[in-house]
Amino acid sequence: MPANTNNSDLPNSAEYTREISYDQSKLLQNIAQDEPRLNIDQKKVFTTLLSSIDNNEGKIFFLDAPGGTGKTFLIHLLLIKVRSTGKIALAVASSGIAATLLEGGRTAHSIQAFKLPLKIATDDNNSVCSVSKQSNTGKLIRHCSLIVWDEATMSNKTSVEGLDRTMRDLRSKNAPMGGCTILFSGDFRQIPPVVTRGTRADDINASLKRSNLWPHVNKLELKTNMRLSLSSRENRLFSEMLLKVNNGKLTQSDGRINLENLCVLIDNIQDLVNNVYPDIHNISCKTISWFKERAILSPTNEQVDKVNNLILAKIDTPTQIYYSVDTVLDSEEAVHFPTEFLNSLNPSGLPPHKMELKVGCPVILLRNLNPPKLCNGTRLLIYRSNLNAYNFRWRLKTLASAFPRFSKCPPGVDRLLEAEYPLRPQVTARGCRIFKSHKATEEMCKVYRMMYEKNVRALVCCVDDGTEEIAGCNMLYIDEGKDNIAEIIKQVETPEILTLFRIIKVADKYYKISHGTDNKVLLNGAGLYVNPKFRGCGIATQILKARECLCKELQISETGAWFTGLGSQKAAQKAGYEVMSEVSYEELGEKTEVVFVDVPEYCKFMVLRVDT
Ligand SMILES: Nc1ncnc2c1ncn2[C@@H]1O[C@H](COP(=O)(O)OP(=O)(O)OP(=O)(O)O)[C@@H](O)[C@H]1O
Repeated sequence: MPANTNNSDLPNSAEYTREISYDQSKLLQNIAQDEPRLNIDQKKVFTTLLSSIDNNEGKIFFLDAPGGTGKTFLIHLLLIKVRSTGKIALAVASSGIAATLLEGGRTAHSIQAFKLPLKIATDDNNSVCSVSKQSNTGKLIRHCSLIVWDEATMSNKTSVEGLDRTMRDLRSKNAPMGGCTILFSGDFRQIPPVVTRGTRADDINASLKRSNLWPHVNKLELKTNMRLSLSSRENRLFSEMLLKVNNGKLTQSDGRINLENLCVLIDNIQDLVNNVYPDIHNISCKTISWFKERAILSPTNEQVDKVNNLILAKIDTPTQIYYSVDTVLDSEEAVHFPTEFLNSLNPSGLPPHKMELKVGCPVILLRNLNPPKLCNGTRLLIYRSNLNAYNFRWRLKTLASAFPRFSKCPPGVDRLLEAEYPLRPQVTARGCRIFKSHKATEEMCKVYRMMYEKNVRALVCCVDDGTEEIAGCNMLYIDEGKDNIAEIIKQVETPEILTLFRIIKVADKYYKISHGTDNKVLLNGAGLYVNPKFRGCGIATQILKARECLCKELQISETGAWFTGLGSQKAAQKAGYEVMSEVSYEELGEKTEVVFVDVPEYCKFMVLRVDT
């Protein structure tokens, strides 16, 4: 039967709304900016794919792109180009980390995407996605014009074949992938699909290249390394050498290659640790970027444990030990599997039975049981091993005319305000997708810097133990009802930041309706930040309460702000703030064309009245 295309066939879901709600003017702006920048290879891939979509050719492509050749850049442009024409382009990836790099990306097996079975055998010829024809996801897939699957080379071929069977069924068309244009991308030189307890031959057999779909795949490639084209000669040589290793083109003797020209060779693990993590015992002085720049990789869990124990022993902070609680689900089997035996097992994908952690050490999130907030594989830092055990004293400081002229400011305030504070993931910034764009992220910092140069004050909460570590900070300005942002908006270039100002303007109207336009002076908030290390300790509430003292000092009878997140709204309520006006995110989203996700029902302007 032909695919049904009447209106009742359109999905009625948040996913569909998300896919058709991209800001068209923003998309067109990005296309105008990035399309002329495509290099020759990228341009060829771009036009080939668009031609398949426009002419309904339903071809399947594989993009062979070694790291740095601009694959993400190209896919991003392709997705927005298709979306700018009102068509649906779905983006999925085999791993969560890769999915976060794609605009609107999901993991292929997630419930918001194809619901592919997680456990799938290589010889399974019947697996399909758990998506029915009448479901919203089914309708969404039926209506999409392009599917991009990044890191497909890491997925078992049966997942791809399962999607093929599902697509043929959903689109009622017996053609590869139901006649939809698909772009697989990845790098066969990198990790192949992992077959549990499989041999090398099993891994190869699970590869996309061994799929019955592979003969239908059109191969495209990118060759120029864009990341290194402007880099130093040394980096370029290193990258070329790596590619030779990947392609098996480095001279071998007895199946071995000489690594001397490729890296620094070290005799023992101790030296390796000292080279990669020098001065690790001073862990409290290390920044997140220091940790981001280094990692020790190892092929087996056993070696990982050895290296971890060695590094942990070097860190001075106290060890916190966590034990697993292992039980057999079937109580009748309990006698065969004593707890001691279960504790001795070390299955991959699960932490060890005895897990030792120290404050400051980096960890990897193996599996998030509460997605989608953090994806599996995210690297994290342990800030606090036990909330109740972590005692600290703190005090509040107010800083007038905050940035960049701090005189006696606690150490780190300038860095916090310049680098971290503007980039905290607030609801509105997330809605505008600011952190998805490098240019917008940079501009966000620039905008904050311009704001700080005005009459802005910071209320900073510092730990009172001699370290002066910042536990929280609230930026404030004296609002006399004037248009404080008009000058800044004129200089804004990125569509994301313009969207942010659009939200501010719309919200401002709601505020004026309830507050009047009589230019009443208000100590207004421009953002509240609590150091992740001290979250859950009531710092936000204390800072908000302390605004009363600042108001008295400045002879201002009201202080308030838009509280966008549920946490800050609760903190404000605890600090005695009352809701003065509110707007639902649904309404705000409609008026600003922004899709807010993970938000409370209302964005609230809350006020504390002060007896001056
Ligand atoms: N045509 C282009 N013009 C300017 N810059 C580009 C172009 N293509 C890619 N770049 C830049 O080159 C860098 C690498 O590109 P990108 O991240 O897309 O590569 P990649 O193939 O996805 O790499 P990896 O696989 O390592 O993630 C990025 O900073 C990107 O902005």
